[in-house]
Amino acid sequence: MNKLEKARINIDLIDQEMAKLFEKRMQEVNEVIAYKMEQGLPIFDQKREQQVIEKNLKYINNNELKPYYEAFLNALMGISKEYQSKKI
Ligand SMILES: C=C(O[C@@H]1C=C(C(=O)O)C=C[C@H]1O)C(=O)O
Repeated sequence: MNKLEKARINIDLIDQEMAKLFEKRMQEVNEVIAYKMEQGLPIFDQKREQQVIEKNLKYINNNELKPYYEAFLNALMGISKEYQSKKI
C-alpha cells in the first residue's frame, strides 16, 4: 500500500468518526431549537458563537491550522442555524 492509499484509509476512518459526532451535535441542536421555540428566543446567538470559537481554538496546537479550524466552526454553526431555521 502506498502513502496515498494509507492516508486515505485514515481519512475515511476520521470522517466516519466525524459523521457520528456531527449527528450527535445536531441532536443537541434539536434540543436547543425546541427550547428556543418554547421561549421565543432567536436562532442566532452571537455571544455563544464567539465563545464556541474561542473555547475550541484552544484545542488546536498547530497555529497554522487555527484559521482553518475557525472557518470550519463557522461553517458548522451556519449549517446548525440553517437546520434550526427549517424547524421553525
Ligand atoms: C445551537 C445554537 O444556535 C446557534 C448555533 C450555534 C452552534 O451551532 O453552536 C451557536 C449559537 C447560535 O447562533 C445555540 O444557541 O446554542
